[in-house]
Formats: sequence, structure tokens, C-alpha cells
Amino acid sequence: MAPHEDDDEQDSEQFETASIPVERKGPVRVKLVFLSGPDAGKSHALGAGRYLLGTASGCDYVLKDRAVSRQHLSLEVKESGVLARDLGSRNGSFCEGMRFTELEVRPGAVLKLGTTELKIVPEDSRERVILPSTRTSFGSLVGASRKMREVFAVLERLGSGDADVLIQGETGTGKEGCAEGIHTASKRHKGPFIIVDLAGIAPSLIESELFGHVKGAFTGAQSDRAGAFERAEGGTVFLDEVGELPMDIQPRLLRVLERRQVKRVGANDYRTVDMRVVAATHVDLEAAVKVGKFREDLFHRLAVLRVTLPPLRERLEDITLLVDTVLTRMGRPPSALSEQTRALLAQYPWPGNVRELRNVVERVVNMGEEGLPDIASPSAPGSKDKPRVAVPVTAAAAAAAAAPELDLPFKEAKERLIEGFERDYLKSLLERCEGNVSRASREAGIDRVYLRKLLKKHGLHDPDGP
Ligand SMILES: Nc1ncnc2c1ncn2[C@@H]1O[C@H](COP(=O)(O)OP(=O)(O)OP(=O)(O)O)[C@@H](O)[C@H]1O
Repeated sequence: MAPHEDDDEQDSEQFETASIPVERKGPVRVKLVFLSGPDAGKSHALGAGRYLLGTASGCDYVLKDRAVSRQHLSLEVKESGVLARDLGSRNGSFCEGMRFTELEVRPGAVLKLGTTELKIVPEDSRERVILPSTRTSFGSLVGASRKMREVFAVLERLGSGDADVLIQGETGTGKEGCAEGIHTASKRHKGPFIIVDLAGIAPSLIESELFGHVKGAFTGAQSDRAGAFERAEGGTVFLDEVGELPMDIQPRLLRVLERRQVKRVGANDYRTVDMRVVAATHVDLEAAVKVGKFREDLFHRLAVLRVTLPPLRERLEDITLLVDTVLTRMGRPPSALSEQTRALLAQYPWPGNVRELRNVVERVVNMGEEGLPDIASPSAPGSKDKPRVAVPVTAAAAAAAAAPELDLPFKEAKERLIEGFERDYLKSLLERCEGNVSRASREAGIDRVYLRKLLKKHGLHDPDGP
């Protein structure tokens, strides 16, 4: 390997005098996987012992990355774990964004040297290491962080296939955008994309919504109606909040997934459907299986191909790109948000994820920075990790927030108006019901699960929640 041109004397001197014994013994303990940089894709199995990484030819692992020093890092693999030691490198060694000189590395950790990212994977791990994509967007989703580029790499593969997919992620992490991206990238993109929000439909109507009904099947069934699976013929059905599917309907979904057959409510015969199912959940379905709320067979069938969207707090480095994307979608230049405000946004834990970030950016742009709540002090007493909402500070600002934005595309203007309405409605409802969610759900005539979802979506405190 060519020696590092930029390396200074100190580096080479260090190499000459370095006396790090490379001793290996015992079985393989960990795997070292190169995620990015010129060596991306390579992997090495390491037994107990000490290994030297750098660009100099005497190293155990010689990297091609020109931003890596001749002797950059040593990894000591022990029974108890891996000890990583920076050897006085010029550009430093980092783990999860923090520079270190010596670090006990936990399994799954990613170290960064120069432009090279290395993952330390336990040998017995069944996790498949995915090389991050070089792209920074997929459909409407954007992200340059490693975690999002890993997601994009999975989506690239899934998009071209036709298997059903389960998307997991907290509220506002982009599950719907992800599902639409999978549909758009697939060979079914010319077919319909049908969304069914299972948390938003009364349980008694779910069956008919999914499978359809025949005339007279129940009171109000005045004519035959195709369900979502039939309406998605040739395309994709997006089942949002699949964890809310009532137990008694779950076997029927399993049949759809296994045999592509649906029976309308009140009908005797099955119809064959040709569509792909993409389901999403913000709850831990494995835990739901354990407590008997979700069928194990359905879970295994759904979870064959899984995508997990990381929460925004785990990829704060994406905030700049996300803010710029929101501004571009609003037709505003990057300068519409000051550097000072951007710095504040990067410190917030974002419990409502990208949706909350989008809402805050839109409010600040429309109402001025005084429209921000004390987002600058997430460590303020009582504020730790607690969702807070950007509230207008003046009556004029409130009126501005409630007015429809007529210069936006129809769908976006409508969505914003509805979101504003939802937030105001929920705040007043909660106040009236003194924070009692069961009472609020009765008064508003909406399902408790759905109400909780709405409260979460708007970052409003659910006193009964976890
Ligand atoms: N990575 C991303 N890049 C750009 N926009 C994003 C991203 N993730 C989310 N968004 C935006 O955030 C908003 C919420 O996204 P989406 O509705 O897909 O989230 P979700 O996970 O389905 O939420 P919920 O669980 O509440 O239904 C949308 O406006 C979407 O465009």
C-alpha cells in the first residue's frame, strides 16, 4: 500500500519505534467490517490479540484511506471485549461522533478513522452488516448520516423486489414516506398506492375497510364495495400501525399475505389479489407477541424483511440537510433560518422526530424566531425529554398560524391546516378533561388508541402514557 503522503515525520518515527506485539491466539471473537472509505466492503475475523491499523505496510490491516495515519489505531481483542487505542494519529479516532484516545468498544460500535468507518461485530452475531449507500435520499426521505444511508441501502434492495416489508420506527421518522418510496422504486409504481391507517379506523370498520363487503352484509352496507387489498390491484397497500389490528382479524391478514386471497364481508368466495403489502408500526411487535396481543405466525410472516428507521436524536447530523429540505419544499432559501437557530435545533432531542422538526422550522419561518418556545434549553427543569410544542406567543401569530397558506400546493396546505386544527383541538380537549385521556376520548368520540397517537404526534403530554 502506498505510504500516506500527508503523514508527518512524527508519524513515521512512531512507526519505526513502535513495538506493538501482534499476538493472536484462540478462536475468532469479533469481526471487523469496513463500512465506508476506500476499503468499504472488506471484513476480517479477529481472534484474541492486538492488531494495528494504519496506512503503513507493516500494519496488520493496511488501509488505503489517505486521511488515516501510518499507524492510526490499535485494537486489542480480549475475552471481555475490544480495547481501541488511538496511536497519536493526525486526524484522530472517533466513536459515535466522539474523539477518543482509549476506549472499551461495545459490540456493534462503529469507529471512524479518516473517512473510513469500521464496525466491530461479535462473531456470533446473526446481524448482517449492510454497507451504507452512497445516496443521501430515497423517495421523499433525506439523510446523510450513516444510519440513514444504511436504511437507504436496504431500501434500494427491497425496492427492486416484490416481497412484503415491515417498517419499524417511532412516530414521525418517515415510515409513510419510506413505504411510498418502496412503492415508487418497485415495478408496481404505475399501480395504486393505498394507505390504510389502522389506528385511525374504528375497530368495527377495519374488516370491511381491508377486505370490502357485499351489499346487505351489515346495516349501512348499501352496495358492494372493494376493500383496500382489491383496490390496490397491481400496486401496494400500506398498512400503517399494523400493531392495532384486532386479534380476530389477524388470521385473515395472514391468509392475504400467504395466499393473496381476500373474502369480502358477507361473501362466500375468495378473490385472488395481486398487490404488495408494506406494513408499519411504532410499537415493538415482538413484545406484543409476548403479551398475546399480536399473533406470532403473523409477526414472523410480516417480519421477513424489516426496515428500522432511526429516531432523529440518533442522527442529529442530519438536521442541516433536513432543515434545508423543509426550506426548499417551502420555496425558501437556506438563509431563511439563522445559524443561531440551526445550532439550537441541533441540541433538541426531537421526541416527535422529523415531523416535529418540520413543524418547528415552518413555524419559525412563518412567524419569526420569537415563535420558538424555549427549545434552547432542553435541560430546563422538567423539560428533560419531554415533548414541547412550538406555541405562538402573540394573538397575531396565533391567527397567522391558523390561516390557510394559500400559496402552498393543495395537499400540503390542507395537511398544515388540519395539523393546526388537531393541535388546537387536542390542547383544549385535554384542558377541559383535566388531562384524563379516557374522558377526552369519550368526549371527542374518538378511539383512545387513536387519541394517544394524535397526542404523541403533536408532542402533547399524555398523562396516562409511559
Ligand atoms: N428522512 C426524512 N426526510 C425528509 N422528510 C422526512 C423524513 N422523515 C420524515 N419526514 C417528514 O416528516 C413528516 C412525517 O413523516 P411520516 O408521516 O412518513 O412519519 P411516520 O413515521 O409515518 O409517522 P407516524 O408514525 O406518526 O404515522 C412528513 O412530512 C415527512 O415528509
